[in-house]
Amino acid sequence: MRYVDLTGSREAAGRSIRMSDMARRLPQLVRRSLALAWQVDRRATVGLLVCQVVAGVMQALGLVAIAGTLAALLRSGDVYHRLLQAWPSVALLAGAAGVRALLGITVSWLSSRLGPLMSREAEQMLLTGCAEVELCAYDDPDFNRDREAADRGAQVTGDLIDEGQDLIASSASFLAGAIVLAGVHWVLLPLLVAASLPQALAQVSAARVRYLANLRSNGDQRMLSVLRWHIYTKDAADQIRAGTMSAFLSGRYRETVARINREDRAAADKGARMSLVGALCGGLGSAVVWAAVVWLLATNRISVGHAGTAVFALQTVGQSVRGLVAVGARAVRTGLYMDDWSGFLDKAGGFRMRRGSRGAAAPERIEVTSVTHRYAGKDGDALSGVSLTLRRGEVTALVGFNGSGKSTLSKLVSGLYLPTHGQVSWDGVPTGDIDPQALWQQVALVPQDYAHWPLTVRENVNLGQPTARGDAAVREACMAAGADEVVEKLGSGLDTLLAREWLNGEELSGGQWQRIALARAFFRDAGLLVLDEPTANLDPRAEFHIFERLRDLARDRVVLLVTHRITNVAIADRIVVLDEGRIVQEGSYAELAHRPGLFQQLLSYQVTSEPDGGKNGART
Ligand SMILES: Nc1ncnc2c1ncn2[C@@H]1O[C@H](COP(=O)(O)OP(=O)(O)OP(=O)(O)O)[C@@H](O)[C@H]1O
Repeated sequence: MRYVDLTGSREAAGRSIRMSDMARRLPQLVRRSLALAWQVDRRATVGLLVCQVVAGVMQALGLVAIAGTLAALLRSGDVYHRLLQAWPSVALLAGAAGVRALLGITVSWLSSRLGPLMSREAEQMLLTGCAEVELCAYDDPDFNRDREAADRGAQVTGDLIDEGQDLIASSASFLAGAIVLAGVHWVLLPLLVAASLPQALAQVSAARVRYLANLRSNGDQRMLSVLRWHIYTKDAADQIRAGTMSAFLSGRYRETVARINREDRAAADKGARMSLVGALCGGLGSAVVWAAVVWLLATNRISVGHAGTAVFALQTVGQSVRGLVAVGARAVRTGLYMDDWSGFLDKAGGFRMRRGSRGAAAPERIEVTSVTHRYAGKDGDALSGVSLTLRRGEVTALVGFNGSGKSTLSKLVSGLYLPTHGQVSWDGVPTGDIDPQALWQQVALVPQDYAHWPLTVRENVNLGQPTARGDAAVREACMAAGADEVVEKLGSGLDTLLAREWLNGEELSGGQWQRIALARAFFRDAGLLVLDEPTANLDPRAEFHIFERLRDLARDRVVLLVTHRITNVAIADRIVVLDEGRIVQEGSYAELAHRPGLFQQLLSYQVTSEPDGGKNGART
């Protein structure tokens, strides 16, 4: 079994990247890294640039000083006189080296400040980007793959500052050396660049091989992080132990790691082979350059002093070319990851919300008209031809077997999904035309799997959006959901952190968490209340109070209730029975209970499965 991306389109795209594309990208990458650096810390960015320019100048001065020193030492005359003439150049050489050393320290200080800031900023931008996508994006494997690649890109963004700096430093030192070398004899420069080309090609190709290997194991990497989450965290810790799953999970982890390692090893081997060939060609090229120096000297085209300068300049330029090639290849690889990041941000993985801008007030009527909905990558429809009207002041219940489409319909009604065909409209306005933030201001949702936010009780209830009434409103909502009893027992009341993993954090039981989730919905001053299995974890007393409260809430709201507890739906004004994505029955509890059909069937299962025949739960 292998966790692969479905389409492989990204790998195909990665494969098609050529050396020329990469060369074109380099300046763009430097520009992008500078723009991000500018955004997070302008002073450090300017400081870095200034340091690099000054370091380049120092490098050139150093080489000029070497040339001066050699020229003075190699002149005729007595040693004392020659030393006297050489000392200003020696002093310049020492001064330039000292300043460069100081600048190096400053550069690494500023880079270490900027790098992490840039990565965090990139991560933050990714988080914002993800919050702007349609919910259906998460059902699309391509989106999840692209988001994963973008996440990797965000993490390596910080590296780009170091790589950018190294690139600038190597370029500055190359430029300084090249100017001096060209001064000695122009032929040396093109020879040196030509000699360095095979190495450059090999390094960049090796970087691309490593990037492609990483893309290939993208699906496996994603599965590793999911497995890690399940193995490390508390969520499934009890089930791993009770189900004696640890050996199985570790084995699956090891197998997945082994596959990634195989890919990495193959890429490393291929990369090393490429580098070896590049190095051999580079060695031959260097021999040609040195031979050229000897030839120039032998044919009196350059003096001994010039030849000495050429030796130093060649070393400097050779070193900087090697640096340029190595860091350039690294930067190209980082750039490919960053491309994933910025490409994802540009189009939010292709799922950026593009809805209308119309406002939304608490709805009077929500109309579902001939709605068909199909999830991405699915062969069948989750809902087909569903039409239904929900009204303010009414509780509508959705019932049906597992997978019949209840949750899907509730998400369409709340505008979380837009229908594939047909229309959901709030007071005549299609949900796709309404500004999503305005629409969701009017939605209070308790989904089946509600979030256990590692936040305080207060934040868990008000979702970080306090009202002018402050804690009084939070306490009221808690009371309505029966969560007040929970809060009373907590050490710090509303300030208690609901996460045991942290100091002074507390853990709640399943039912206590559900009360908090209900308090969230009751706190929200929203015109649509959607409750998906809201009492699955509640004890009978708490459940009774919730349903009692529901009638009050429905007075000025549209209420949609999804439940399997058939006896509870008696409180609903209208019951809609779904089967395989279609509405098969609609009516009041009394009507449906006496009409042959799916509802009666569901009711019979429930009544016979409850010890008291369901009498206690039923409120007719
Ligand atoms: N995110 C999703 N991506 C793909 N298919 C989905 C997704 N969510 C639901 N489905 C499919 O849509 C169909 C309807 O699912 P839905 O969750 O709406 O059913 P339900 O009636 O709420 O089920 P349950 O009673 O088990 O909660 C099912 O076949 C399910 O497999």
